[in-house]
Amino acid sequence: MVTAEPAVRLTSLRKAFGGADRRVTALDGVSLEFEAGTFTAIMGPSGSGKSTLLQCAAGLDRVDDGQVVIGGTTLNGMREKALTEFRRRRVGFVFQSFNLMPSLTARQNVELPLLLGGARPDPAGALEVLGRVGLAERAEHRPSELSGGQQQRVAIARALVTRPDVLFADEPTGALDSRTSRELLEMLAGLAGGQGQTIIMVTHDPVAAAYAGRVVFLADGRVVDGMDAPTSASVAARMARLEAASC
Ligand SMILES: Nc1ncnc2c1ncn2[C@@H]1O[C@H](COP(=O)(O)OP(=O)(O)OP(=O)(O)O)[C@@H](O)[C@H]1O
Repeated sequence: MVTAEPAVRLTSLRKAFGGADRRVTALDGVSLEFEAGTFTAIMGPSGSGKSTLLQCAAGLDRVDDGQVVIGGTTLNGMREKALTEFRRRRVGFVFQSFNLMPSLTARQNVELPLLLGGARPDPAGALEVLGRVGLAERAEHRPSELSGGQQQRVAIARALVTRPDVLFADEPTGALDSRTSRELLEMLAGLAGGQGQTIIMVTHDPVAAAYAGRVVFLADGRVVDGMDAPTSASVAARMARLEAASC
């Protein structure tokens, strides 16, 4: 039987910070696979390694040991220039802060990764992606003319415009109110379920995690549990046990 290559495969990732006297192990042998078109939340107590995992999986930081494979390409050993190019074309990233260029319109912000990649953007392409995040009508507005939720949608459209293998999101709803967060998370779930976009999201919020199809729990740099079809109550209960254990 031929099994499809997962969108992202992480094998035995290890990462430590600091010198010998102040060594902190952030990732202690993390192995995970993310199938194409799935939406996964990464949770765990503060300091459990969530952000480090996301940074290493996205090729923004290098692991000390282990292997990161995205869409069949192994990131380990890639030279800096090739890695930067790979990230630009194959990986999308959204953060809690939207990081939009204030002087550019929504459409121009979305076109930016294409321009940086040396392509001449097709305006219809940026409009199509803005349509996918429900913002086609606001294409010519500047960030200051958009709500926080709309700005984050522009940031997501910008991350998707290169049609990346995977979208990484670090607390994407952290700066939004609860109603706007729900709308954004529904949209992310739709991008995965309806449009086949692979999404990996770090969050502290059990309500946010419940929009994902799977939750992976980290503690002390290790994968300690996984949960399919999560609910906010089941995630909150698991987190409470992990947090009690880490005190
Ligand atoms: N640049 C760094 N230098 C030294 N230690 C670091 C660095 N980045 C992370 N760490 C340490 O690595 C461990 C994992 O950190 P990480 O930020 O990945 O955790 P996290 O689960 O994302 O935490 P939080 O939920 O608080 O954001 C922590 O002990 C942290 O202090």
